[in-house]
Amino acid sequence: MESSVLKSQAYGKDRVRVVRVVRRADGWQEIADYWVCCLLSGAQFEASYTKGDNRLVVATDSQKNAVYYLAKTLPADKVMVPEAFAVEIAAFMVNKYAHVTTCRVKVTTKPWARMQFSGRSHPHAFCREGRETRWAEAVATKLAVSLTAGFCDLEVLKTTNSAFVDFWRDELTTLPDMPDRMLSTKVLCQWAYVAKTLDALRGTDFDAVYAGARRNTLDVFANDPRAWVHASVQTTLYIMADRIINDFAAVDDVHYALPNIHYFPFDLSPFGLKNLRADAEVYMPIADPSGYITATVSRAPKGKL
Ligand SMILES: O=c1[nH]c(=O)c2[nH]c(=O)[nH]c2[nH]1
Repeated sequence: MESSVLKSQAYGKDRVRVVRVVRRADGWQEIADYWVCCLLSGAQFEASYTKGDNRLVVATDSQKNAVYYLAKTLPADKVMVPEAFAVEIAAFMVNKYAHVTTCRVKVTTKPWARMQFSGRSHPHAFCREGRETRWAEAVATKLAVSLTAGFCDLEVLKTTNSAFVDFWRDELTTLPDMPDRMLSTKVLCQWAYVAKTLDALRGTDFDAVYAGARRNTLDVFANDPRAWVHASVQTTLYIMADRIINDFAAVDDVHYALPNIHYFPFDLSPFGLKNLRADAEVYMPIADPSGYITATVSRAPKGKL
């Protein structure tokens, strides 16, 4: 104990499951379904780690209760959007407890899609469509609130219009040029908001940014010719991020992690069948390993454009 120092600390409740329903007078109902992680830190918590002194410890059980309390008492629009709920919980904690200097709140959701029948939306029945996971993470201090949001596990695949050619070649190279290949990835996309105060963040349309980031990701993947004329996953990633930064002034930077999940044409030449290159029809998906392409793209500082 004597030779050690506490370098950092944060404690709280993870995976708080909370569902909030909004019931409109006309029978239309909405649902938000969250996993919340709430973590507190501050210099005055050090004694709880190093001296067994719990006097200032806000029990993780109380933190969990605060999440349910806020889910009930906040206006609906501050609960039904994960970014808004994360920001409100984090700000509430640093305001309520003088000795809490930082509160980090992550709200994760797997959205419920409203059921459709004959083109009409059902007022209160939903279906989990196996879509991507969405999250928002707010970090509040006494002076500022920073916010990042994102989604992961968005699985996409296209059967043509991807290439990877003219790469570095040496004695370790066995991969041939691939002028036309199958491309599949499981997208993780995360963006940081410019605004750093509660009031400025409160004016942001978080759902529009999320929908736009998702739409841009799919559109570039499927349709942007630059993503296959000068292709690589790296190029595709940069174009996706650039589109989000251009479309949304509220966003400061965008991070992507794109595994390149390989689907290789199966060599059927031993059976006298052509199935490689232009003849490829039968593929073997490769579970592991995958490529893994990551980058963070920032808005260029003003004056550098
Ligand atoms: O788009 C790609 N980028 C790479 O860096 C790479 N490396 C590789 O083997 N295949 C690919 N594909």
